[in-house]
Amino acid sequence: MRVTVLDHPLVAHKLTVLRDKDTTSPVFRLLVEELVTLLAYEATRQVRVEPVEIETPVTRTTGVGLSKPRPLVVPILRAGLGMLEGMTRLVPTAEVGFLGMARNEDTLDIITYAERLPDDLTGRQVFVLDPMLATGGTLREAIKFLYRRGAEQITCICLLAAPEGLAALEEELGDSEVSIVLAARDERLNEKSYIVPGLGDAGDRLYGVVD
Ligand SMILES: O=P(O)(O)OC[C@H]1O[C@H](OP(=O)(O)OP(=O)(O)O)[C@H](O)[C@@H]1O
Ligand SMILES: O=c1cc[nH]c(=O)[nH]1
Ligand SMILES: [Mg+2]
Repeated sequence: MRVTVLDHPLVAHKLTVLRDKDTTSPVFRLLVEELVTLLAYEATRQVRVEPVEIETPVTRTTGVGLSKPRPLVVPILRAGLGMLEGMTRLVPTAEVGFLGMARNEDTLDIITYAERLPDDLTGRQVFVLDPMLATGGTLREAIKFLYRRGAEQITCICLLAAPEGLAALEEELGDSEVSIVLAARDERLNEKSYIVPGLGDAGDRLYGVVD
């Protein structure tokens, strides 16, 4: 498992505004999109391309195009949905599949309540979007699910991760092909398994509180 934390002043600045409890939902949504576009630039470094012959106004030359099958982007509902626009802005021809998962806030068990993905992901490059990697339970379930379908290379784009969640994933997926790209590695989890300093409940800040 490879973890990359994007070290860039613009990322740090946007993240600071995102963390602020007084930042409103519309601004929060905009900042998430902008941050994801910056993270996606790093996360797609290994995206598969193939040679393409083109003619410029001056001469013939060989460039590159995205290989087929196209990369598959999988936002984890709800909060990951707020990252989709920022990702597809950078990779507009990517396919998109959906996983709906929620963490039971008392037991921390993960339930998968929705799934809309190709049955066969053999050989596919998959980009998973979820802003928060707390205990790591949600990403662990998502990654196992995608591997069972045949995914070959999985890259997770998250805004924040707790060291505890990264360690748990490392223990379970250590020698796999999974990459994780982050805007920040935070300090710790609190007694409710929220990330500290964090930004609160990402889904609620994007879309409002649900019971
Ligand atoms: O690493 P974990 O301990 O599993 O926690 C992280 C998960 O918690 C949040 O989702 P949540 O369950 O709140 O669902 P939501 O997006 O619908 O708010 C977040 O978006 C992650 O999916
Ligand atoms: O800090 C956290 C932990 C889990 N889910 C969130 O949205 N935020
Ligand atoms: Mg939530």
